[in-house]
Amino acid sequence: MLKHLMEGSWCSLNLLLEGPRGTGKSFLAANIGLTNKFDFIEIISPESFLRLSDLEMCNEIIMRWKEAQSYSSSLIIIDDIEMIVEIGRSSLTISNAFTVCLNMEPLKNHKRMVVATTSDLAFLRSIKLEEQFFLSLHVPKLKSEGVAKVISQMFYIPLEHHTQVATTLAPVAIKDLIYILESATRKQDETSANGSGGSSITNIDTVYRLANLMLK
Ligand SMILES: Nc1ncnc2c1ncn2[C@@H]1O[C@H](COP(=O)(O)OP(=O)(O)OP(=O)(O)O)[C@@H](O)[C@H]1O
Repeated sequence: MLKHLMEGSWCSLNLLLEGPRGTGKSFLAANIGLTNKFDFIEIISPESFLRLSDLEMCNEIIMRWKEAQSYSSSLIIIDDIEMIVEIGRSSLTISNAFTVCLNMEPLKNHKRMVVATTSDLAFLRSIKLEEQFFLSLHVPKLKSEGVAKVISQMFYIPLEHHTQVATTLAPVAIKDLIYILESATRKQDETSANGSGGSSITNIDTVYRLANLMLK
């Protein structure tokens, strides 16, 4: 669907990626930047606003927006938009700044795409920010088929365990899954006599123990 959207003709496109924490929303946003040709990519994330007043935050958002507008095609990624709004003393003030920017007419012959990520759609809805986006795409936790795919592409687990590990761990955020499997790999390397550092997990109980700790 995203591919279809990207191939369409548009001059301004506001896209919201929403879903639980760690499901790969920022990864997907970055991937849109990497796999499409933009003259300029601006990343707006909560870290850069921590010490600013509300007025400074609004000015910063508008300044970055205008800079992006000066290129003929630009991608603006707003990572964890709900956190940026929450950093402000007045959430409404920051939310209004985003609303103004999201509705700013792109300059003539300018193509602007905005991709924002959030793990709190209900909050964005309550402050009427969700409705400023043309489209909102849900990024879910991985189901067992997705877990099995990550295992087979990124880790080595003996084939006979794939289905059981996948069904036991699902549904799971990709970030948690990778963390569990990397930790299991490290543990295995530590305990094996000649820890080779490869991605081979043969002690499946370790995976379940780590999953119990992480996902409860
Ligand atoms: N398709 C993917 N392939 C490999 N690794 C991925 C993929 N998607 C996400 N990851 C990894 O999972 C981790 C979490 O991804 P990301 O930060 O994009 O999630 P998020 O949904 O934006 O999280 P949050 O809601 O906490 O901001 C990252 O370390 C990223 O490298």
